[in-house]
Amino acid sequence: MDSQNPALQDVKECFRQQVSKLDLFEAIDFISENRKQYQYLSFSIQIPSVDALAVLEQYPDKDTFQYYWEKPSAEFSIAAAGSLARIQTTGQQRFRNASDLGKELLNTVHHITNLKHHLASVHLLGGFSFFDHNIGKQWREFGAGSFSLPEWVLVREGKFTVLTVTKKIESTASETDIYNSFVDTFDRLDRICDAGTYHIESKKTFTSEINTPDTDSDDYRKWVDSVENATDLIKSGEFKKIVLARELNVNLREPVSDTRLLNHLRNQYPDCYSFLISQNGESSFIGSTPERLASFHDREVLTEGLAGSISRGKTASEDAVLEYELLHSQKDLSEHAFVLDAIEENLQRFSDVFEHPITPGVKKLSNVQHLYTPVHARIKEGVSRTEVLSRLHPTPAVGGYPRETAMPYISKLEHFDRGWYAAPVGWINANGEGEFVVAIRSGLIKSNEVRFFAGCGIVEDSNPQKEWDETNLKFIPMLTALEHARK
Ligand SMILES: C=C(O[C@@H]1C=C(C(=O)O)C=C[C@H]1O)C(=O)O
Repeated sequence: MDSQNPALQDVKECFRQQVSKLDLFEAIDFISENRKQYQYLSFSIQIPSVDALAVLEQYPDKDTFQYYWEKPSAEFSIAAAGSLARIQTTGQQRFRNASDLGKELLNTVHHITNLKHHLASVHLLGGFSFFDHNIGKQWREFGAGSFSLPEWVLVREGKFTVLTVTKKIESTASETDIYNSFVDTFDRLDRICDAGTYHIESKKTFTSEINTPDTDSDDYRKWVDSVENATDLIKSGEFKKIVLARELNVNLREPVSDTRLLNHLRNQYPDCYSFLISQNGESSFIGSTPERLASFHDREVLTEGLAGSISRGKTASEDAVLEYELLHSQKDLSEHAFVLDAIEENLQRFSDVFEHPITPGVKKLSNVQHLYTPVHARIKEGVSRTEVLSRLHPTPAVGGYPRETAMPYISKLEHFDRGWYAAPVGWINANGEGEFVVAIRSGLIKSNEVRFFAGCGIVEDSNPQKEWDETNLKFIPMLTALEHARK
């Protein structure tokens, strides 16, 4: 295989240049000889830089699996579609089962590339629900744990873009048929990667009104009740912290475009991870979260404590005062300390390194600022990434402390189904890399029905009205994106 400058070529040409017919026939022969192990053939090639979100937006098959991930400040994005195989797990062992099934699945893929880039690999994309099971109607297609092997995945890091196409190889197909089907797919992708041919939908006027409940509403009364119940339980010693969340339901007159929402989110929140998962086009779970659950690179793990919140100031001085207040607020510092303690307790057995700055810093987003402590760990030999995820999730930033006593109260005190809200969403690849976020600042979009989620940590001296205001602050990113996403 020889690779030429991809900037000068289209996607189909890149494939022809980087994968010869001979390479492909050899790969097919290899699979035929090792039928027991291999079922899938996968190629990674370098292509000219494209905007991954535009590619997903232009992808015509909207009723298949779709996935998007971007952290603009890291110049990193992933777009993918089509599901060749899907791992689904549920129950207490769902993380471990996903790990076992994931490894099995990856072992059945024969992957070919001439690239040395770490992202030229086979990726599995998906996540888990917040709770072990009990997925309600709204979240049915998401399940309690779900990872897809996509038909194509485009990963862009800086100026380097890798396109990986995978196909199931039927024993009855001829070498030429298989070659042609790869050419067909690259041809289709060629069109959606060529901005010169893009179809741009015009924005229609949006007539729906978005009314958020005020303090005279039933929602507010229920919220006050829940927070008071929680603080009573904390005072009686049942647990020390619990995170309670709200669902904001918006019924629109017109359907709303998920990629438009996402485009706004990624532009407004470049330090956050913007994500989209749609299992079959029925509904999309999207969000722009500031919170990393864990990123993996070999045995190195980066996780973080993100808890304790205050609004942003309108002037530099007001902002500095608010930051100072946050850094000196005993209530917020204790909310934050629970998270770090729990991360340490949960990683202790699995990691021989646990390092973080002595005092929290502040992460500033455009609507809110949080106490933030990055944590570096190194997992012991043989510990799987999913094992680490299962230990970390849910941290007391979205669950409670102690976890075992606080968790059962979440569904008792909240009035909606969390589904995948505040749960681990992300990707892993066959090179031992992966990244998972905590899916907050998120919403579930189903045509013209939209549900947004926002929560906050409740400790002994929490005040229901202040916590209500904090959740309202956290709804702002999704509500503003909605304003901009009118189809
Ligand atoms: C639960 C949410 O946010 C979490 C709770 C925070 C807090 O209580 O201060 C801060 C950041 C997040 O860890 C949410 O945004 O829905």
